[in-house]
Amino acid sequence: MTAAALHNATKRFGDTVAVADATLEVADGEFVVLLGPTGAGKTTTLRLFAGLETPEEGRVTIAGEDVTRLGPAERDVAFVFQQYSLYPHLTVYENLAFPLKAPGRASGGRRVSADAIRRRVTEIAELLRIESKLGNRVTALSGGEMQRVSIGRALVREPNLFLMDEPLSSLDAKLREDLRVELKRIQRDLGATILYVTHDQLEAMTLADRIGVLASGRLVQVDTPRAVYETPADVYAAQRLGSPQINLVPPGTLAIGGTPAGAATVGVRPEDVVLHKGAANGTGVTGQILTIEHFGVETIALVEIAGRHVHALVGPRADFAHGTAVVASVRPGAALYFDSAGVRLS
Ligand SMILES: Nc1ncnc2c1ncn2[C@@H]1O[C@H](COP(=O)(O)OP(=O)(O)OP(=O)(O)O)[C@@H](O)[C@H]1O
Repeated sequence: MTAAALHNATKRFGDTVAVADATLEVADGEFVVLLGPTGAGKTTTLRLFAGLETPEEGRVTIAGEDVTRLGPAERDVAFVFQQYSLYPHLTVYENLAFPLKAPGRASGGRRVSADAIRRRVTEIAELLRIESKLGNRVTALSGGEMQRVSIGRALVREPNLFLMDEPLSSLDAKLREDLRVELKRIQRDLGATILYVTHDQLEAMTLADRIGVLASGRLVQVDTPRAVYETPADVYAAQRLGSPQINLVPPGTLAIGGTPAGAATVGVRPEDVVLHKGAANGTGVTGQILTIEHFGVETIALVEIAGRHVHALVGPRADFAHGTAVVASVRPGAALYFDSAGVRLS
């Protein structure tokens, strides 16, 4: 069932179209990630679901009900933002219990019993591994712990939809990774429905059931991470996932047969570029290694081919160095073709 949806929603700020004719359905229990660079319209899309913005055109539905004109408090949603929005004078326990004590729409306006509150807060604190901190003032916590409490404050309720705006971006790399893994586990355990905003492709790829790729207010593709990676709708979507980025070269550069009519750009992922030492053997093109970067699990070569730079994933024991002459070829069937407008042809 659809938990929440935008139907042809448009939101403008003066001349800026922040969200353009967006249609997006989030299914019950689904984790949908909105991915795009700064200014793409991610936060505005989230705020349309939250009721913090109202679309000029189109509708917003939650659990099948039209909520377009309802304010945030009248929608059954919970938010987590990048900045910790905690009550500094309260303990971790009190911060977590707070949403349950405020009789809002999520509790059906009913009061939750003290026993039920205690059970729920303890359960969520255990999920987030902060049960030993329940008695602490939130000001006595580390940044990572504070962000866990912020997430916990949303999770104690059981709304139709959780909205999360870059909740991990203020944390350092290690904590960010730990919390990312935990958030996915918790979402699975609770069967929660989450719409999550990030500009971090790693978060999008690891957390999302589906990714919505946003470009200048337009949703250019909504699909599984794998589908966006393997069959991107256009050049823009192709560039959002993958590190190093997909190689984009004019037809002919990598000498691939069977280029379809109308192809203006050929896209090849670094892992689909195969390098061999030595002279051309008929199927490949010659190039020269510019740099080799060893990242432990993988090694990336930057190759110059016909005056262009191409990234290739090479085996950890590949015997390449700056200046090595190589022959580059593309794995059969791996090339993606785009027309002059950047739209994928096949
Ligand atoms: N309150 C506002 N008033 C005017 N313009 C706004 C307002 N909010 C957003 N915008 C504009 O709408 C566009 C989309 O902004 P939005 O914040 O949704 O992008 P974003 O993808 O979330 O970016 P970021 O990653 O930087 O948060 C931008 O051009 C932004 O400047």
